[in-house]
Parts: sequence; structure tokens; C-alpha cells
Amino acid sequence: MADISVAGLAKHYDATDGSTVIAMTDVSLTVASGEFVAVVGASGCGKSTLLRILAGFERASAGTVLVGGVAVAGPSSDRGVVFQDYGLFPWLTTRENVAFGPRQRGVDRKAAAALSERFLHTVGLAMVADKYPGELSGGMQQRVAIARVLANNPALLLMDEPFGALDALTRSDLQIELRRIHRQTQTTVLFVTHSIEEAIFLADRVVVMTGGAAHGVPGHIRAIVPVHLPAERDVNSHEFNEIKREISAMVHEGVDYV
Ligand SMILES: Nc1ncnc2c1ncn2[C@@H]1O[C@H](COP(=O)(O)OP(=O)(O)OP(=O)(O)O)[C@@H](O)[C@H]1O
Repeated sequence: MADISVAGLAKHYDATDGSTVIAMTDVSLTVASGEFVAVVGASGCGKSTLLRILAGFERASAGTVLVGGVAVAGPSSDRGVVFQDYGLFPWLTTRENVAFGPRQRGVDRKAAAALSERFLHTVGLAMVADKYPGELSGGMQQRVAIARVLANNPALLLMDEPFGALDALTRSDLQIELRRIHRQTQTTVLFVTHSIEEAIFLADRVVVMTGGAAHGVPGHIRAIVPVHLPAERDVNSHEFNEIKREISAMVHEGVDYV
């Protein structure tokens, strides 16, 4: 488990025409150890950029980014990342995919196999351990991707639209599963999604980002909304829909539709 502390974060890109794109400015956010925080916002507001900087895939142009009190200087297995495309190795079995990270970190074969077994169990896939990714459904592959990251015992789980490519039923199953896994592991989670409903269903707090280069204002945090709902969440409840309306209004203000 690790806390996140982001202060005064800005990110500029050099565009191909020689101009500078200011993707985001003045993003400050603290996430407590073990907390589940979702990030929502219209396309281009900087959600993925924030996640990539926390993952260490990109460097901030300004500001400080601390995970567990340590400045992020590059990728680390301590910060597990799950993307929309599962990114599994097609030539390895499910079991080998999950054991891969621990083996890379020097864990011996037997202990890595035990870790693989354990986390495939966690995501309910022990029965397909010897199958290859190509033999699994999209939902199963995403479960393997989550097991693979958990096998590294990350202090922080960074998820970028992980369920975006899945059908509605599988997506809902995986949301329930992720909440269960989070309760079990207490790993800090930062979860980027386009779905306001998914964010409210999963998170303790929802970070609402607005702006973005396409809107003439750099991406920034508009609000951080606490989700005071019971652990078992009912997407049809009045309280759930009140929060959804509030966040939806913030996401859509300032967005021009053509
Ligand atoms: N490598 C890059 N070079 C130039 N501009 C970039 C680059 N990566 C991102 N941007 C710009 O930075 C801004 C933020 O992009 P980002 O991908 O973080 O947005 P997002 O909120 O995740 O969008 P989406 O919801 O569509 O995935 C956008 O305006 C984008 O065009």
C-alpha cells in the first residue's frame, strides 16, 4: 500500500508543428494508502497523462509526484498498470503470464508458480491456468491481466479504462470482482474511466477533470467528489443517481458538442 501526493503538476507536449500543447496545469491530488480513487472527465482532459506520469512512463513538465513518499523517476513493478488492451504474452500460458513478473524479479520458479496459482484463484481463473490468452474471452484475459499485476504485490494499482473493451455484463461482473479484490488486498487504486457510473460504483472518491487542449484551457481538476454510499452499491438508488447527476453536470459544462 502506498499513498499518492501530486502537487502543482503540469504537462506540456511539443506538437509536430513546433507549438507547445499544454495538456494539464496545476493538478494537485492526495490519495491515502488503501483508498480507491476514480478519475473521470471528457476526452482530452488529461486523465491518461496523469496516470502515465504516476506510472513513470512520462515525466511531468512541472510539479512533484510522490508515491509512498518517494519521487516517481520511472516505471516500477511496485506500481502495477492495467490498460484497456490486456497486454498478455500470447506465447505464454495463463499460469506463465502471471508468474512472469515474479520470475523477472528473481522469485524462484516454485514460489512464482505458487504466486501465480494464488492470484489466478483470486480472479476466479484457476481452471484455465494452462490455456493460452488466445483461448480466453476478453473478460477472462482482463482478469489474467489483473492477476498478473497483483502477483507483483504492487503498492499502487493504476488502471486506465481497463473494462472499456468489455460487454456490459462482463464489465459489471469485473467491477464487482475488483471491489472484492480491493477489499481483500487494500491496495491503493487510481482508476481512469469514461463512465461516471463505473467511477461511482467503484470509488471512495471521484476526481472530475475538465478542460484539455481541444477546449482552449489546459486540463485541470474541477472537483473531487466523495462517494458516501454503502459498500454494496445500488446503481438504481436515488443517492447513487444524485451523485451521478452532480458529476455529469461538471463533466459536461464547458464541453462544446458539434
Ligand atoms: N504524445 C503527445 N503529444 C502531444 N500531445 C499529446 C500527447 N499525449 C497526449 N497529448 C495531448 O494531451 C491532452 C491530454 O491527453 P490524455 O490522453 O491524457 O487525455 P484523456 O483525458 O486521457 O483522453 P481520453 O479520454 O480521450 O483518453 C490531449 O489534448 C492530447 O491531445
